[in-house]
Amino acid sequence: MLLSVLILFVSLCGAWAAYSWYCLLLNYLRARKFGIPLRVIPISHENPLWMVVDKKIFIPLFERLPFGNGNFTRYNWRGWEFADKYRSHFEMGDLFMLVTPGRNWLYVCSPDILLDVFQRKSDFPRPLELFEMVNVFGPNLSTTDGPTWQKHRKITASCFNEQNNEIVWSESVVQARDMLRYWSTNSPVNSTADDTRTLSLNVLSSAGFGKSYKFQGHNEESLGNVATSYKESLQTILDNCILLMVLGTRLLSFEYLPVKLRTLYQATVTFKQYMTEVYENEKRAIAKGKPTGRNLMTSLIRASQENGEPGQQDGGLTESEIYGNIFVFNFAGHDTTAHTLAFAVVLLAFAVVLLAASPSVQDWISQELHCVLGDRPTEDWNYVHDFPRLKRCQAVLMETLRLYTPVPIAKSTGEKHGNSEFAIQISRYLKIHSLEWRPSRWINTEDPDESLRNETITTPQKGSFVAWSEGVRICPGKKFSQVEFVASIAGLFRDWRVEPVLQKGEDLRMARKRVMELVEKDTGQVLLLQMLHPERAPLIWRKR
Ligand code: HEM
Repeated sequence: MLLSVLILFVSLCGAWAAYSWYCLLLNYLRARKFGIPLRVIPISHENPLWMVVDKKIFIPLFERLPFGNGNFTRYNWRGWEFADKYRSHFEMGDLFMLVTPGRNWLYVCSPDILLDVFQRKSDFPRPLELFEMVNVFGPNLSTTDGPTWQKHRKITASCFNEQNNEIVWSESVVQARDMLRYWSTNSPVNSTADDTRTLSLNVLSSAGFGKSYKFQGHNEESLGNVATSYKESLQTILDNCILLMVLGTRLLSFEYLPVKLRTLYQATVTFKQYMTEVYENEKRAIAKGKPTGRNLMTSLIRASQENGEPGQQDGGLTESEIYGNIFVFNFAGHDTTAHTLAFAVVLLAFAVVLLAASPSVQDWISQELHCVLGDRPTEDWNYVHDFPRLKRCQAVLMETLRLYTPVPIAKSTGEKHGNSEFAIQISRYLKIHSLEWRPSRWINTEDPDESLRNETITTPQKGSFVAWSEGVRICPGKKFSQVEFVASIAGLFRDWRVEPVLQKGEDLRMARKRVMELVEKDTGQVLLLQMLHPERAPLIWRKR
């Protein structure tokens, strides 16, 4: 019996391998027609099963073998682009193709070609199958295309308005102030990434649902992993996105699964219940002519009702479409947001650690913060007045995004191209000039000695900086993330500075160098690009 099962298993694996390599051969023959440099990999780097074991088991194993430094170990894992930087384009030019058994990937790093791709939206649609997992709660902005996407975009656009940005600003300032209080009394801090995730989740919960949570540092948080509330359930969902993608909610609802999977399922149920509650309350409030606050959820319900009959092509969004979009805002605006979307939180963690290693940049932004905010208490900071003037803080965001772009952008040639279908990967390192993290490169100033007021932010050449994407599918949360990031950086760095903790035998200069190296070597693609072990860079906060 056991032998038969084994034979069956080996035969299935053999059949799968034979089929994959047949597909690889076909894809290779198609790719050759383009006449551009090719790199061939035997397993699709977007295969979910392979993604679970690629960098964890097989790639390091092969790297140790004497012949193990070829295309397989260089390209056959998700997130290879960050380690490779601009090297492949340097060797092969603006265009090259990665041939896989799944599909061919065209890597593009020319701003002109990219602009063309972004502008010709119907020729290069979004490869929707890559975003299937974001459909958990209903169709949304991220998982639709064509006229349905246009309807979603029109209705959701009205939610990302200045009133919402004001909420983002004030909540971020409060959260950053409390996070700083926690960090400064709990030094050394090795929970930077966890705490910035909490900050981001709390900002989203306030701007998304009108629900404010007090910041709780890593060690202050309640123990236990049962998804009992909206916040915990969302965190559980975001932490387990890949599992959710592989298994789907239907399979997860099966009773006899391990506790971890049942907790995940319970989290999806709790999150949905929470959304239903807010939805029903807001509908009742609108019917009474007394709509509640201006958060993303209530704005979405209102905008949807104003747009006419739900479900029609030119009407409002259905209940499940509203849930789908709210989830995608959380997903995109927090940290997993997968391949698709992004979160300021990862960047905040990067920036905080990078700033710890760069004292001159801290002084540079603190100078601006004192000039713009003076000694005013945080309650008096004002979005309309202060945010646009904090250009150096915005430059920190731009520079962090330039080197650590969290969201990969992919386009497809769509089915209409039949046999020649391929996907386009927007390369992260577009003609990169320097790998040095230097935010001041984003600031124009005629006279450096003159007042900071004359400084402006550099506008990059169109198509050469696409961290939030470009064209019609540009990230709708761009301003949201800028406001959150700048408010948080302001809250942290006006009166405080941060340093890496010294290890035995180190001086501060050596410690800063070590932290920089850690950021560089220990960064990888989980769902987004993120630091893999930020706890290895403990930090100390000191009052200026
Ligand atoms: C620094 C932070 C952020 C970055 C770098 C970023 C980047 C991006 C990128 C590159 C895309 C396009 C993805 C693609 O075409 O595959 C995107 C889409 C999107 N982002 Fe963001 N994002 C950020 C923050 C946010 C926030 C805070 C929200 C919401 C609260 C958000 C909501 C969305 C949504 C809904 C989409 C899908 C738009 C569509 O397809 O029409 N993002 N984002």
